[in-house]
Amino acid sequence: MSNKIPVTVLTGFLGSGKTTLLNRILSEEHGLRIAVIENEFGEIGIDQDLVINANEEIFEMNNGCICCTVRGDLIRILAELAERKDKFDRVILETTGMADPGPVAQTFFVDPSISELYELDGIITLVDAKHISAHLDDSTDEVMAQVAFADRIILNKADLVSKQDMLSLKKRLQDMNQMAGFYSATMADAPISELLDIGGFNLQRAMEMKPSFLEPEYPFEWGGIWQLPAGQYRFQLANGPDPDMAFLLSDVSQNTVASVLELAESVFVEFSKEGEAVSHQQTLVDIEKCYRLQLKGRNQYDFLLELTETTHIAVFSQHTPEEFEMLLLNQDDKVLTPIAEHFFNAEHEHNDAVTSVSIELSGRFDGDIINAWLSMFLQEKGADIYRMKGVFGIQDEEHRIVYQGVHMLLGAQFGEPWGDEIATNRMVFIGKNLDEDYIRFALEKCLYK
Ligand SMILES: Nc1nc2c(ncn2[C@@H]2O[C@H](COP(=O)(O)OP(=O)(O)OP(=O)(O)O)[C@@H](O)[C@H]2O)c(=O)[nH]1
Repeated sequence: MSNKIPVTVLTGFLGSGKTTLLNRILSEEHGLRIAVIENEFGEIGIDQDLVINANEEIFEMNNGCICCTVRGDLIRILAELAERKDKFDRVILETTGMADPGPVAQTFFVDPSISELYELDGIITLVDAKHISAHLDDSTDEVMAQVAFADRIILNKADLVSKQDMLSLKKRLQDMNQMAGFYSATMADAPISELLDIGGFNLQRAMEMKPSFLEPEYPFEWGGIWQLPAGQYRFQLANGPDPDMAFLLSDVSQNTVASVLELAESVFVEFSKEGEAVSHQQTLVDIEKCYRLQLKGRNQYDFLLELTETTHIAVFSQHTPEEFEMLLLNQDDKVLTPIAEHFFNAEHEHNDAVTSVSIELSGRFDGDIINAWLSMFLQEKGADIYRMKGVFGIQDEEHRIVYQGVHMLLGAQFGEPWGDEIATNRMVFIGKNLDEDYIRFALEKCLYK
């Protein structure tokens, strides 16, 4: 038997029941010590409050979607965890409902430092039997990938659909993935012994489905190298598809495409860090540091570079230079072309229409008013709201209120008491056409005066 640490990946569209399953696994008597990694789509971590067992170690990854920039974060967290490997027997990784599990699975095969220590035990996909059809009909790529890569598929929320509907859903999903084990469940009550120790993700099948499975994807689309004498330079950019673009400079010994490719592996972990925001006319001082170029409010932006000696400088940018009309100019305003460049495989795209709004407000809500507003908001916007969740306080109630919504279904329960803590309300909304200013304004009006 291998002595690698088994990792189970929980995936499934927003609100399908991943945290419910995680809680079941953590609360069951199985004697296993489990480390949990959470990746959330919203900026503020709510899931940590929804996971019940505080004895487990919970690592959160909130910076983005696990399938792109966060791959570096995942590698870092797994490496950190490995240093404490005497404290746990296995890892469960809950991905955001928006993630394609392919690149997550890939991490366990392509990154040598990870594949030495960990093995992917299996991918478990939770399916919200009531709502998935709409997402399959939209052909949401992430949902397709979640079903296609799964080793186990749990058709959850059996209580909300008829037996007949459940059967036809199962048939439909079996057409997409015949190898997975299927379970029909309510509150994710599938047999845990059949979910853990599956004994290995099926790499061969993944390769058959996606021949490029082992080709790494990167959080940058372009890398280029210039050979520059000492002097002053500026990167000039125009507006493009993103008002905030990740950008990194690196030193390189040779000016070939091969060295761009080699560097890519070492700098991509850096790309997963938050990065320092820099604006028009600021100087990029540090090498091997992720900057976030601020590209809004003007027509043209300059980012300065000063070199004291001749340098081969490599640049990695989140988007291609064409998208931002990016140029590198010297102090005589002469445009310099790179000696070598490479366009990276950043093929997967997100459904940009889906965004998240995270709100933090201190104080307590008026119970009646917040209740009425949440119901009204869901009535009006339910079709566009894939997910809402939050933890908040209401006047005259000593316990936290933990609420959850999936499309038009809304539920709430009591959480831990606030004690001496001042209540901070944290709420996340995920969906289409969300107006952050309006939501914030409305929630402020619900505070108890
Ligand atoms: N009726 C019903 N509700 C369920 C079932 N399973 C989970 N839920 C509820 O559905 C909501 C979402 O469940 P979660 O376990 O938080 O879903 P999730 O996949 O972790 O959600 P995200 O992390 O936001 O993507 C919660 O309110 C659950 O209580 C079920 O079988 N039936």
